[in-house]
Amino acid sequence: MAKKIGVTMDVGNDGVAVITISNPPVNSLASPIIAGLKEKFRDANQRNDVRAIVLTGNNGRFCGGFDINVFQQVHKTGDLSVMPEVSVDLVCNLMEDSRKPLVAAVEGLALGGGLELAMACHARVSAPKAQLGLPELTLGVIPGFGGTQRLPRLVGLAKATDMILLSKSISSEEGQKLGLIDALVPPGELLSTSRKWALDIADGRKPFLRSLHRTDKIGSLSEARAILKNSRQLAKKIAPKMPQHHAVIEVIEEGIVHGGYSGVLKEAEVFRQLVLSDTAKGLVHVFFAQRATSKVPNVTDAGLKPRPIKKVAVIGGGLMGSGIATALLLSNIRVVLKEINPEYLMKGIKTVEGNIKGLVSRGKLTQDKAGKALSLLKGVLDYTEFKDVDMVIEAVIENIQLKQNIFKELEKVCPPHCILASNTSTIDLNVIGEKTNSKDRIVGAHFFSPAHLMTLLEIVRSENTSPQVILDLMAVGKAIKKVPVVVGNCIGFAVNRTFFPYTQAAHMLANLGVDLFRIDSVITSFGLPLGPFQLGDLAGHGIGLAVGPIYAKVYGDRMFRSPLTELLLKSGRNGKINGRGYYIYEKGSKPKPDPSVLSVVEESRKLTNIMPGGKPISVTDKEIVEMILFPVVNEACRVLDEGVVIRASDLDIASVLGMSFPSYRGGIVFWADMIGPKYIYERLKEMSETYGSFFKPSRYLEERATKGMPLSELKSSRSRL
Ligand SMILES: CCCCC/C=C/C(=O)SCCNC(=O)CCNC(=O)[C@H](O)C(C)(C)COP(=O)(O)OP(=O)(O)OC[C@H]1O[C@@H](n2cnc3c(N)ncnc32)[C@H](O)[C@@H]1OP(=O)(O)O
Repeated sequence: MAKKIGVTMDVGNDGVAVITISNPPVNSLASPIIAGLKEKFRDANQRNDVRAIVLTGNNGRFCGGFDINVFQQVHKTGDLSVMPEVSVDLVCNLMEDSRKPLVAAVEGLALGGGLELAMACHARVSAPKAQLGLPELTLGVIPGFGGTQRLPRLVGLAKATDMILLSKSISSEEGQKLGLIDALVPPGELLSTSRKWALDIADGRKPFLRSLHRTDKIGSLSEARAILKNSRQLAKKIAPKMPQHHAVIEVIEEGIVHGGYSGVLKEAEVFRQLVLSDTAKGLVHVFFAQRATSKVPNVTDAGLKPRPIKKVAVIGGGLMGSGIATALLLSNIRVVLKEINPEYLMKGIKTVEGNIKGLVSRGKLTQDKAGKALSLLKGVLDYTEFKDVDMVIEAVIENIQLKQNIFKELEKVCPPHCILASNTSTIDLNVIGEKTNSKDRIVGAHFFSPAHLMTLLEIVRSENTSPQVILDLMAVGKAIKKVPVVVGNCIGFAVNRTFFPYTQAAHMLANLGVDLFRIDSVITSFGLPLGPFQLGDLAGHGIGLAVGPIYAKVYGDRMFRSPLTELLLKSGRNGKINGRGYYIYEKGSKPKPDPSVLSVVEESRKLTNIMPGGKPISVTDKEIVEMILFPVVNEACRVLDEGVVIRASDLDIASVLGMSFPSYRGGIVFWADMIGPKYIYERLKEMSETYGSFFKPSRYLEERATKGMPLSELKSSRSRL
């Protein structure tokens, strides 16, 4: 059935016109909705039988904001004319300056343009637990319906800048305390109370308040300037590279200094500049990329329903196992944590307790919820408890034989419906399940460390994994607040495979004579939180050494064999885990570059002997970025070519959530397409001629570069999914 889109107006016998937005699922403000609102407000203002107006949204949701699809359309075409004129024409003239009182009846959510419309009303009545916020900065733009001016006037400047800069939403309960919401009523009374409120204003029993004209919550100019100074510091700290965070403060200040209307005009001007920025393009892409991951062909469209998963066994209480157990417990799923001896088990349980205590001490979890979560954990040393588990997640070390034996055992001790998942980051699932007859229920559940904090869950499907098992794991992933991305089976899967050249390229550069601390600093300036060397320290160099041969077996033709990791370990540097790697790690202080590691690097350089003429190469920062990240793009091309992901945007979201690739660059493939496949191809070709086959452009990249096609445009013939 086609969804019903439009704006309706019903005028009651009491003289109240109820204007309702209908655009499922979130009543977003698409162009026909904005046109409809203009028409209905004009009509209501002109009709003699209308004394007051109530604005509301259909199906229990007020409004999720401006239609983000329009931003994407602007990004594709560069045509700003599709952006409607709203902030003055509709919001100021037809709504706020209307002579007839206007009340917003809010339920469910009022976000972005939705909250901005509500703030232009003369009062706001809300149902409990509605979500209120201005999240526009997460899309690379600023509020554009006057929100930068009205929110400070309703909740005070400090709270408003906090909400806007952090894109933090609040509940209607908090909104009432702050003065954003005038009355909180049960959903069943929302419309009747709003109608009455509007009539009370019309009859002078309640004040006729226009938010933009208010000054009572702004304070003096010097107080406002002090708050804005703090906001600038906050913006610099949380978003040094985001233009919208800095621009929004200028816009707010304009309104403080020259009045709200002047602020509204500046807001519209700045909005139009920002909407075309690369940051907005990247962030809007990420918004839709994330949502696209929930659509998996032949799984989510197969008419299946997820089965309930109430009890999960986690095998292995190390860092990953205890992190996974923590994530499950926090979502009220019973967990059996299995270890091989009491000492390891105790360590695992203590790690879970530490994870949960950490959340309490950071104010992210109440003591009550922490107690409830821990009460759902049971530590075990044998398989007795496995007889009624719905899912097992194996999280032991990356040892093929060990995993094969565990899965063989699991097949005997678990019920037939039980999902058998492995948290392997590298090993082929077919190999893991080789000794079983349960290949249809074997699946990869690849969490990223720390598993209770990182949001990506790579769901790895072999050609035998059943759609039902994929669907169940997707549902569990969502229940534990992860973003599940379904990928195909290969060594390293989508994320680790795409990024294996990241460390290798860094090693090559260091062996070519480039300072490793400079490499890390250039990469963090690009926007990744950690450079490749610090990331290696964090993961632990033992892991690097263990998985190296697994990669070498299949991708050996394009690997740079560096002795650096082995030399590091030989010199007692395991990474953060033992306080020493490329950096020195001391409790309570930031990692410090360790100058003494340079002798290890020198030794490696002697062994590889790749510096041209024995002299360090000279490279610019831009060249460092290209030499480290273009090989990653090259491998991403192979991942796309082999159909390891369903769509290119899945690899974007996986790179953002799994590798912390900067979201404002839209993910690895989106970033590459912004640069252009032709340029990347030509640069890699030059690099391969100078430094060898590690940089050799892939067939897919070459084809895209030659044909002038974006990397994101897939031909689905070779899909593994
Ligand atoms: C001159 C122009 C000035 C413009 C000034 C105003 C700017 C804005 O208002 S920008 C938009 C601000 N709003 C937001 O950022 C909200 C974004 N949406 C969300 O945070 C969430 O979707 C949610 C909290 C509203 C609902 O969450 P949930 O129930 O988990 O559902 P989904 O996230 O899966 O979304 C369902 C469905 O709806 C689509 N969608 C959501 N919001 C919008 C939107 N604002 N515009 C267009 N489409 C939206 C979302 O893409 C999903 O679609 P499908 O994947 O096709 O199901």
